[in-house]
Amino acid sequence: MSYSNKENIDDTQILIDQEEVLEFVKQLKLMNKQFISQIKQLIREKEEYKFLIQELQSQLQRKCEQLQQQEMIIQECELQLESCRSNYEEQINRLEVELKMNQMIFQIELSQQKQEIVDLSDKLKSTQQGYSTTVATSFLQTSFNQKQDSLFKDSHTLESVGQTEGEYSIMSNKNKGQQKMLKIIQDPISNLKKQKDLIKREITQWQDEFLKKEGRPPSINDKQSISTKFYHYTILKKQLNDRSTVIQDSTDCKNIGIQCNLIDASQILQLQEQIKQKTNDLKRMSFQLEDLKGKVKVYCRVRPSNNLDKLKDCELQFIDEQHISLKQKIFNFDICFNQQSTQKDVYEEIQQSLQAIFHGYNLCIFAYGQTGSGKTYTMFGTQQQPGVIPNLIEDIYTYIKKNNLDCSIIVSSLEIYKENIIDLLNDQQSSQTLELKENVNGQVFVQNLTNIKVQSMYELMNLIEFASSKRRQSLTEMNDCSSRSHMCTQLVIETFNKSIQQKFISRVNLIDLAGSERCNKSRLKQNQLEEAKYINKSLSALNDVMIALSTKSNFIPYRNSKLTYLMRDSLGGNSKTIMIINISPSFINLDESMSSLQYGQKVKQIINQPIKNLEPVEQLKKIQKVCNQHDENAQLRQQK
Ligand SMILES: Nc1ncnc2c1ncn2[C@@H]1O[C@H](COP(=O)(O)OP(=O)(O)OP(=O)(O)O)[C@@H](O)[C@H]1O
Repeated sequence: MSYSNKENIDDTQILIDQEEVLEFVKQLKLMNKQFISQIKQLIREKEEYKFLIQELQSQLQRKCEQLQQQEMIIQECELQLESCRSNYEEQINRLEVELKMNQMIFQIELSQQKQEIVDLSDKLKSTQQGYSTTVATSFLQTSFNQKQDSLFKDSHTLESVGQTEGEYSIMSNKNKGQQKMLKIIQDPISNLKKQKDLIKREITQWQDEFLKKEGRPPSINDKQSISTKFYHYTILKKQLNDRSTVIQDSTDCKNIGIQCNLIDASQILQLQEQIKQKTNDLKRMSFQLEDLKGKVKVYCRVRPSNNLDKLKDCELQFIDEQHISLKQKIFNFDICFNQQSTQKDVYEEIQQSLQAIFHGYNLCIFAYGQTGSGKTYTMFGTQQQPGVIPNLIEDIYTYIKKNNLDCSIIVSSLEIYKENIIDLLNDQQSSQTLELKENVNGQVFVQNLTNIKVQSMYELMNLIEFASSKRRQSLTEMNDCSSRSHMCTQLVIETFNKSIQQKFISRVNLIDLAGSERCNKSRLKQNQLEEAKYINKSLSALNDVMIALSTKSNFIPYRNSKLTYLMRDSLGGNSKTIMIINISPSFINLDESMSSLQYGQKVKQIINQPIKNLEPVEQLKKIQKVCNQHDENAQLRQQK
């Protein structure tokens, strides 16, 4: 009984085993099928990527060609400008030389003539009155004689007219006419007589004076010499007039030259305007090119001085938009913002990356700099002067509305405080530390981090405000409100493009790093000292990663700190990355400013490989799951 029983049991066991084996084989087949379909999917993706890479390469090629063309145009413009400039200078030089020559000749002649005139006028002075009297007398005499002659002629004509008429009436007419004529003539004659008498008196007076002075009456020679001198004087006066005509001519010439130069100058201005425009085009294109190449963009911002700076400013000099110098060392960045630059100026340079977010590219913006250099101000700003984050959020929503996009946004926020990751959106477990993990796609994520799907811009802004209010901040010697942790806010934006039936997913990381600080300078308290130790350690790990990336080392020490591990995708990874180096202008911070600038220079050499995230990755599915859970929890809490 027991034996048969045993047999039955064994049979049953065998049957169960067979079933299990069959089930197992079935599962294996299923897995195999799944595996094959996954491989097919991967092959398809690979093809798509190949196509994308080709497209990007051809875009790059086109951009390079455009760039070359622009460069050629600029060179041409510069050549034209140069030739215009040299023409203009030549003309100016020639005109100046001519003018100088004319002026010199005129000066010499003028001084000679002046001397002669002085000599003459000396001599003239004594005899001028007598001479003018003589001349006037002879003139009056001549005109008197002329008038008399014409009187006789007229009366003769009248007489002859009377004779040809032969009648009394005509005679009376003749008499009347004669009388009238006589009246007309007699008036000026009497005037002339009066003048002649006056002149005669003057001549007598002059002769008396001459007699008194010279002791003899004036001879004919004296009169002649005066008239010769007067003649010379008239010639000199004429020459003087001629000279002023020459001067007038050369002034006209100069004016014409100046007009020509003005035309040239306007041409130069036009060309300069063109060059400016072309340079801007070139700048924009090189930006796009750098973007395509995946270069990390590095902006440098110097904050204005404040009363904590104590000492005078260090000698930071803005050479141009892209170059800044300190202690005679020149640093090159994508853009340099000076003390007068506004939040808007900074954001305008970041706005260019907005579109990429909706095409599946990851974006990382992070602020770096010593304590009190303006990182938090740049990233968050104030109510009146909003920084990068609020501006970007506003723009994201405007873009969605304008383009009528189907988007969903999920937000999470954390701080790394003393090498612990703390969820800033979970008020219940604020002190619980979280772990970093890698998903199947090799992406780093924070396990159990609160992810909230937001419904509006205001909700998102409020959540970020809430998160930053939870971040650890305290008063130090260097900053009234110093951040004691690194804060990372992540937006996962899922965009569904209806026209091409394609889904894009982007992760936007907005990081405000804690500032490096010298413990003795900041006069830190015990706890702050410990905080500073952790901050400096993680920043030094970040520095090591930068060095390894910029020297293209085979090993990049991402895992040396939580910060570098979290930022792995943004540094040398598949993200578009913008780094803002914040600098304090104070002389007291000169060494830190120098090391920040050197740091930024290293980051500028890093090249990422930004790629489009086309399909929802596993991480997103997980995030969505957690989101749903969060929503359910929230609903439950509300119901309670
Ligand atoms: N561009 C700017 N214009 C006006 N004020 C600024 C600017 N940058 C910074 N400030 C001011 O300087 C002070 C320090 O700035 P902030 O707190 O942003 O520095 P931080 O680099 O974040 O410092 P920490 O690393 O200690 O947190 C603040 O009072 C801030 O308002």
